[in-house]
Amino acid sequence: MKLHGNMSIKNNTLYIGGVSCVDLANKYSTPLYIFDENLIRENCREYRKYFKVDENSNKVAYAGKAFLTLYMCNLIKEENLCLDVVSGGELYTAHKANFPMENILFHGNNKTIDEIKMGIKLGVGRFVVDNFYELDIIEEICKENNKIQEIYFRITPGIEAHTHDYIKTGQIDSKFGFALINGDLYEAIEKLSKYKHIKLVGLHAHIGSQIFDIQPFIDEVDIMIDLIKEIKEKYNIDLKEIDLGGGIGVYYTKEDKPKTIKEFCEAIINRTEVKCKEIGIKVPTLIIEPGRSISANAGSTLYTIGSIKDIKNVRTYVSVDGGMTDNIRPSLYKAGYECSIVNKMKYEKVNNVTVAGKCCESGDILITHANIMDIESGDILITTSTGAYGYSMASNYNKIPKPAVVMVSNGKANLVCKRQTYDELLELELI
Ligand SMILES: Cc1ncc(COP(=O)(O)O)c(C=O)c1O
Ligand SMILES: N[C@@H](CCCC[NH3+])C(=O)O
Repeated sequence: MKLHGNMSIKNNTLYIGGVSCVDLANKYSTPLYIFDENLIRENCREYRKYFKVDENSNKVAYAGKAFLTLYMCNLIKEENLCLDVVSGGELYTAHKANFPMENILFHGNNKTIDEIKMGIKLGVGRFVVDNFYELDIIEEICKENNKIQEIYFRITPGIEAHTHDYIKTGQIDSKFGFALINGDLYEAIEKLSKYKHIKLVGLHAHIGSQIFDIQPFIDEVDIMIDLIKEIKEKYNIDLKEIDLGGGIGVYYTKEDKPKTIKEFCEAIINRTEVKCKEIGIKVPTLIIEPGRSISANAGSTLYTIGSIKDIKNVRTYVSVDGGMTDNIRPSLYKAGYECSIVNKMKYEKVNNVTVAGKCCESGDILITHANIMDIESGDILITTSTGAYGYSMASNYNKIPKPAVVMVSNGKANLVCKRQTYDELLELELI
């Protein structure tokens, strides 16, 4: 298992941020999400530095869908990043955390009327408009409230990124954005003159997630810059902002060979400068929306091992007290993870086992082939790199309560989300 960020081993025990994982499991129980706060902050700072936020006024918007809580909003605010939200719930979380609304980008392919009202009322900086329906509603609500809303158009650039089918978004056949191929984007721009309360300031695209190759991002830059020039020439509209979305891949297992934040940012910035020079336009303000690459490696999940079932010559199932309810990614995408036993970090006898969750689904398998040490019931197992799309995609299937979340740093643990109780599970139910 790779040690990420501020992980270390002392007396055969795994520590994160200077805190013993055994102590965390004892104090907060399991399943438990642990976030290495300093690693999140470090990632934010790398993005600010290499994406030239101060130097070029570029912007980095953390994609809240990866992992968003009040504490996380606050941390993102302290690190001076913008925030990408995709629902009324995420927007409400940001609002409750006093996140500056002008630094919010509001996404979504089917924002409801209530969500749009809420965004306009709260004063979000940019709506990333996905379709004609949304455009009409924004105009109507802004008119009623006598407001002008700045927007980007989300476009579908027709780029095939090499990643899981479910997390590709840039290809032509996509539910997201205005297609380039059928002329929808041009039609939307032509209609702008009838929208007196909407100001188009930029374009947005997002080509997918967990992408290792830089080339699709370079292609995206080229398409967006060409479009900016074309829109200026055809419609005399000056678009000064280009939002390239998120998508940079991270390490989950040995097969993953991610680029660093520095390599990724430099490649995008360099290509933008070269391309703008080539076609003779001013370099626009660039925006990116990283989610996974900020939070994934900073998060881990602790479980307690319960039953161990050895089916001779077939497989050993090691079951833990969580599973697809706290991390659906293995079941949904066949995503791979690494694991270890936090109280036995130096044992040599390795067993090949399958780590299973506790849900009533055969597909609730967290790791199909895990190499872990002398396992016994009661041991504490950690899966690493669960910080993105883990807690945020958690469910209450089988009426399993959501786990607690702690942030650790400099030898201290800070509970940021309490464990859900059985009574809370029933809170919305009526007899
Ligand atoms: C519009 C948009 N921006 C940003 C992201 C964040 O992507 P990632 O977590 O891969 O960086 C996503 C999710 O894929 C997205 O849909
Ligand atoms: N939830 C996905 C990523 C979706 C990205 C959102 N557009 C994952 O776990 O990888």
